[in-house]
Amino acid sequence: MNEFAKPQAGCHREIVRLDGVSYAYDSQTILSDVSFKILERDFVGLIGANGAGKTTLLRMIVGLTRPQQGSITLFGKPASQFKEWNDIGYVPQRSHFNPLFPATVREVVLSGMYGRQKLFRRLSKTDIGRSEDALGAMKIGDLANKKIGALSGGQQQRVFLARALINNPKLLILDEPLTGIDVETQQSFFHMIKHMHQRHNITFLMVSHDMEMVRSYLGQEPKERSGKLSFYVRHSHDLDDCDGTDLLHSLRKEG
Ligand SMILES: Nc1ncnc2c1ncn2[C@@H]1O[C@H](COP(=O)(O)OP(=O)(O)OP(=O)(O)O)[C@@H](O)[C@H]1O
Repeated sequence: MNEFAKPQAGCHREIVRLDGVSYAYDSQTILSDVSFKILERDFVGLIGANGAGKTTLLRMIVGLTRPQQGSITLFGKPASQFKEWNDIGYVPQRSHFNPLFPATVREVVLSGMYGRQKLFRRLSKTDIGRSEDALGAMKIGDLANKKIGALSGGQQQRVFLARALINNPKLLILDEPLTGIDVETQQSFFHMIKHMHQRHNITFLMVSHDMEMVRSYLGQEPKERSGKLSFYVRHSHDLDDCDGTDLLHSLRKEG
């Protein structure tokens, strides 16, 4: 049994481990020998200049790109053997989304469930119930039948977060979630994810350009630097109980 799978191993188990990860596009080296650990309940802010390789690093952690050198371990397993992808929620940069995509909010949220095994399955009542919970938790139930492209940036961001939350992930990865939305919406969004970090057993990895918000929560100095990347970290000790909660149900209950 690996360390992560041991019961009662505490709340500080390694969720992600990067060992000497390198990546180049053609001959341009983007990431060179990056090593870093994310522990359960950490909130990691990943900061770096444009083109520093932040998105490439996130894509490697969610299994969309393979490191050319080095290794990635997820929940104690080599990434190549890792299968529990529903434990990782990923919200890519919104700028990569085509606003003409012809789907409703509910359809976008439900598509978070079409993991590899569910792609061709009919949706069960439970699936529909979970999508309603995700919509309710993000307070976008009233937008369920609207076309995603018709929403504001902040509303779209809530839809993508609901999509990522539908499987009750243990790790949430957000790529610049605050970009392109107005300051007030940014603050309420950041408040919401801080709440999820402090009150629920959920671990975050977030790329952000907003240093003020990152520093206000994660401290003035990065825990580690690697090349052009800086990793700011805050660990949550707020919960005594190590067990995860069903995030959607509890968020909804809290209103
Ligand atoms: N598929 C690709 N083919 C070639 N070069 C790429 C590809 N994807 C990214 N790059 C280049 O690699 C570099 C790192 O890209 P990446 O998107 O990982 O950086 P980033 O830190 O997320 O940047 P940004 O803050 O601009 O989003 C950039 O110079 C980018 O142009």
